[in-house]
Amino acid sequence: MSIILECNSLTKAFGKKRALSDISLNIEKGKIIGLLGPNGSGKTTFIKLLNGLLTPTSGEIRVSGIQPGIETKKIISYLPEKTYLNDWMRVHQIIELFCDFYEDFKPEKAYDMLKRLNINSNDRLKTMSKGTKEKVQLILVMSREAELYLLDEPIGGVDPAARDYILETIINNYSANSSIIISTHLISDIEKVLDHVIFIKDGQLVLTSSVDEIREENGKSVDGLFKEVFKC
Ligand SMILES: Nc1ncnc2c1ncn2[C@@H]1O[C@H](COP(=O)(O)OP(=O)(O)OP(=O)(O)O)[C@@H](O)[C@H]1O
Repeated sequence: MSIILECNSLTKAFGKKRALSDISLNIEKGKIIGLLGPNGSGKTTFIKLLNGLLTPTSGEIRVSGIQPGIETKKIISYLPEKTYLNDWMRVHQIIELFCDFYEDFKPEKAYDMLKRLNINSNDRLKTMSKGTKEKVQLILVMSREAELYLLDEPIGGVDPAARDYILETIINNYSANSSIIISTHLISDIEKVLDHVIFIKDGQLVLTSSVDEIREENGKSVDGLFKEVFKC
């Protein structure tokens, strides 16, 4: 069994605040994983630890057997919660930048997805709506041939009608050996593509399970179980 993600007693504190406490889990390669939890539960902190943008206070985290750092940047494609792109740039200029920056970036994939979503590569980001900007960023991230895609709230600004189409685009463009971790609140929209879910609450691991197990053992959808576990 080959493991994409391994955590052993992973803890991250900011001063006295424990954003993540004692998380231990293993996830196999080739899965689409939903990282789910209410506001402030530690999802972005977890993704930043995976990406090497934060370091653990204690415990261990490994991606494909390697501690996050320069080596894992080559195998992880990351969509942050907030945009980091210069919005005066045209989409095709950003594509050129990505080609220079990432060996595994496939421009033909990006142009194909842009076409399918009716986005003109000559447009500047700053002239686009929030939802269209999100689509462009997601396309750029998914046009790398990465081992692991980390998507922090990827479709929050996209209208519900386009969400399904975008999810399909993601699924059709990623190789079966890769893994995707998606943090989101939009569980009902996304659950049909998920293989595995991780629930976190107040920085603690509540559940790590395959979606099939949830449906078989609980007779519930992921959205239904989430609402039950996180009932206010
Ligand atoms: N740099 C920081 N300094 C202090 N506290 C922080 C810092 N970053 C995160 N936290 C705290 O850690 C906890 C987890 O935050 P995090 O952003 O990981 O949650 P989240 O699940 O991604 O939330 P949301 O769904 O609202 O985006 C929160 O209580 C937050 O206030």
